[in-house]
Amino acid sequence: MTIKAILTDIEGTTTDINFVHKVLFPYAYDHLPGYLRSHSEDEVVLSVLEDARTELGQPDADLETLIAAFLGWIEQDKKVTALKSLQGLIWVAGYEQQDFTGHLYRDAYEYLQKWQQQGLDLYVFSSGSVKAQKLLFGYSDFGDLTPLFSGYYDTHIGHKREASAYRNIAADIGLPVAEILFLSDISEELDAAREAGMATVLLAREQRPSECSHPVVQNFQQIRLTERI
Ligand SMILES: CSCCC(=O)C(=O)COP(=O)(O)O
Ligand SMILES: [Mg+2]
Repeated sequence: MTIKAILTDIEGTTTDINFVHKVLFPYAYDHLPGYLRSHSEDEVVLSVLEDARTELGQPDADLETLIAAFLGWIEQDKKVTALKSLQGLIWVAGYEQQDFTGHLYRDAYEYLQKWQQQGLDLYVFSSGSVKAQKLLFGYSDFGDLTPLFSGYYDTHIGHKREASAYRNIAADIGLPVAEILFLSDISEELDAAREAGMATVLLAREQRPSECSHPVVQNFQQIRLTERI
């Protein structure tokens, strides 16, 4: 089956895990209480706070309770959709004030451009919100890379370890699922994508796994699109 589109994860795939965990998450943790206290009446924040109350099962949770919950979810790296939406809102200032730029491995930068020039459509699927994804690529180490991408998906379409998310993405893209190649550093995510019928490649940027049922590469340069089964 010929690959017509590439769906890529971010953390650990296009982007160093350390940028997410040592730059983005601490920034969100430090700024979250002040941001919520000063934006608690903003419509978009009100919606996020309601989603957090639903996640907690506490419809009457007050702002300080929610702040504590959000901080706890960051500490546990919980992929709660409400947290991911809030982080995206908080990171806007950090990118716009140039406190940081979005990390990309050079091979990811070079091969995403090459694949687009070859006529492949590029998409992103991350637990990070679509807003956070567009910020990272929009304010990347290599400038604004958002023109590379045809679409972005976060956990509103489904969670990354559920095959239904990948079926939903393929339907939204409008391609046969087997013509989409999913790139990730997490084998459980690749298992779900393969169950849905996608082609898969595992990015092992640090240590190659002792065993893996998916093709394993260390960088984007090692990905061979034409040898796909
Ligand atoms: C889009 S940058 C922030 C990424 C993020 O918040 C996150 O949790 C990444 O998780 P993933 O499942 O995409 O590895
Ligand atoms: Mg990842």
